[in-house]
Amino acid sequence: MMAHPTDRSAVCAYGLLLCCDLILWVTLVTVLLWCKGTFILGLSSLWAFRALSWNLLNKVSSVLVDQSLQPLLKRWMTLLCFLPAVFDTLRTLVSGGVCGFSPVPEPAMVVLNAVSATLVYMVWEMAFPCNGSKRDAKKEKKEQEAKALLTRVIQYSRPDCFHLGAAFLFLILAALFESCIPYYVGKIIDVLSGEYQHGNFMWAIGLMSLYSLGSSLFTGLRGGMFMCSLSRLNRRIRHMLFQNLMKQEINFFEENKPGSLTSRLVSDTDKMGRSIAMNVNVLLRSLVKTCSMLVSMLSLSWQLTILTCIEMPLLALLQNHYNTHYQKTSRELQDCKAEIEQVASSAINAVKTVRSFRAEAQEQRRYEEALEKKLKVLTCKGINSAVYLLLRRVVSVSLKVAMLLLGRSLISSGQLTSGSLLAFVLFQKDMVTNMKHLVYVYGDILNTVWSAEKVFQLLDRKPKVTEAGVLVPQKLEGRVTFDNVSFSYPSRDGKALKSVSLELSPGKMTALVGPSGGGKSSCVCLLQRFYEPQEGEVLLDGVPLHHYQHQYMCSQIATVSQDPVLFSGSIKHNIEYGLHGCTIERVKEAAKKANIHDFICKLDQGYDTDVGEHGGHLSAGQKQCIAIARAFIRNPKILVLDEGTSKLDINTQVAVQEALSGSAGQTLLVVAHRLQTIEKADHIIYMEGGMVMEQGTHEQLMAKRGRYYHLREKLFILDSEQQN
Ligand SMILES: Nc1ncnc2c1ncn2[C@@H]1O[C@H](COP(=O)(O)OP(=O)(O)OP(=O)(O)O)[C@@H](O)[C@H]1O
Repeated sequence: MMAHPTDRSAVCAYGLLLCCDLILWVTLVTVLLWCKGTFILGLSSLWAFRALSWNLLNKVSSVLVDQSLQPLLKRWMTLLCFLPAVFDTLRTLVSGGVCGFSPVPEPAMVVLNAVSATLVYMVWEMAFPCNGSKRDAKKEKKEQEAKALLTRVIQYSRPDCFHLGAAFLFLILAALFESCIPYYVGKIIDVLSGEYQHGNFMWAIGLMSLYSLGSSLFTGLRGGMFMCSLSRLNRRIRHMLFQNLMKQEINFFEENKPGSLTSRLVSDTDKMGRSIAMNVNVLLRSLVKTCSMLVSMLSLSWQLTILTCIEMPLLALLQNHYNTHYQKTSRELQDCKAEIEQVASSAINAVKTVRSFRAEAQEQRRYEEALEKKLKVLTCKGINSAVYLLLRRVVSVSLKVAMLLLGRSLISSGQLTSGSLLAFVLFQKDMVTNMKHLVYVYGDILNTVWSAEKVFQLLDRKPKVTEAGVLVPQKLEGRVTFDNVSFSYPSRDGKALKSVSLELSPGKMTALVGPSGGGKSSCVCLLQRFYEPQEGEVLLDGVPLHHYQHQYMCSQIATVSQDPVLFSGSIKHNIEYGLHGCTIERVKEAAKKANIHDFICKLDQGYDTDVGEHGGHLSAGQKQCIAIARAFIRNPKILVLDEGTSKLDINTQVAVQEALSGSAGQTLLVVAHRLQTIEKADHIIYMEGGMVMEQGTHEQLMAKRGRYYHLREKLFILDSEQQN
């Protein structure tokens, strides 16, 4: 395990190497003094000296210091050795003249170099920790995962490379133009405070306005391009996510609440794209601006530039603490939001049930508790951010005061004009913000990328049902066989069906009867392939169901349930749901068979009448009629009525029965509690406890005097009592 930069052994190693470096500087100065000007330290000699120092320090560290500290020390030694050479080279390029280390190193600059190298090293280590340093293995793994997620988000942005390329170009132009503005503001002040020359004044104002206009134009274009690529990315991800959601097995929707799924689909996708795009935008803008400003500031005053650079590590330390807390609360907040959405949507969707059970107060309490939880997290987040802002302000103001004092003494010594000081102050303000963004925005990208994790989890999820086959037979007889089928729901331990074997014959009506929980609806679910049996097989014309193409299966099997789901939209839309290019005549014909046509005609807007959310504008019986029409219009080979006529009045039931008997060759499965409805069935199967107990015709079962007989007796007595 590697050491941490602040470990005691690491601090001792820094001290040792720092002493060695000082000895090297002292030796160099002694040699220079001894040569009395016959040898001076030019830029190339400075680079050579620092390269030699780096080599020597490395040797010392490899001999005297523990191996575990080597990766940490390498970074620091590199900064310590090469910062002076980089600094003097930049100064020579920008302003020429005397530098800090050549021709003779200034002692103050040597000390300043050690301090700034250590501060820069701290920032570097915090922003991009060295792989070798001792870190939480869990944290490291998470970071790797975050990087992988980020790469994936970037890959998804590939189709928008044109928009992104244009956005980056505008971003660079905007940043360059913006960083020129303070320089010309300073020039204007100098012209005004010195001997006034109108030409110079107009020239400076003209250039400043030009750069301001250019910066605004390119900023606008950059924003537009980023928004455009972001919206495209969002649309693509949401489309893919929804597509994959629709493929999932039914159990997935039972395990995941609708509120949290819609939250992934809506807010997480949005957040993912927005936060990453924003951060990349900020990262690049800050990078370009920081570089161009650093050059401008060095050209104005290197002393003030160094002072400015000290602010950064201090702010970085604060930010690092704040970020850790921010990540934690952000995650908590996200969970709270999902919970609030879930509580509200479940109560609103089931408002009738809530009201009928007088559970309004209970639902209000649940909602209030969820809100309270969110409020607590928000308060904690607020306090933390207030403390952070205060400390940040204190650091900034202290350094600003120091900078102004130093600026004043530079002006008195003639090294700076007041206009340049103003320009520097303007640069400095922007510079600190940009450097801070630069260092931390990368970390922030890794943090915000976690919203992408949840989206990708859903995107990658493979449905846990065997993929549908490709079988599309020309002719289907419609014989359904349950061959020794055993099944338990994924969310339950016990078996819902135990070795069930039964057959549904074409052109016949088969009825499933029995007490509640007997397994009747489970059989229907398996027939629709909502679930897969653990043992045995469900066969259609002797072929397992999963061999058939999904679309084909849906066109051959239609189900009407006790509480059919209608979608908000017209009656026509609900009847022809899932069919393409259906004529109104076919819709009317199906509605007539379901005995609902007359009712629809009486409505003001006829077939265009909106049924409301979940068909809320219709009665339960009318909803069932529309669902029956929806099944009839498909002319399915296999029709399943799972208590599908239970809410119809007697006239409608008769009409539907007639329509059903008119469809020759259709396999009809009826699940019913009211035994009168199935007395005419060709075959009756009695199920209890997930097993087939009895089967035969009504007469055969009555003659047997078994469970069917007793159930019928019970229901008969109950019916007579109700009538009396
Ligand atoms: N989605 C589900 N998840 C877990 N268990 C379920 C689910 N649906 C039904 N069950 C369980 O499976 C068993 C069989 O239920 P099923 O709905 O098939 O009975 P049923 O005969 O149709 O009952 P009913 O006549 O009341 O509709 C029951 O014990 C039930 O609790």
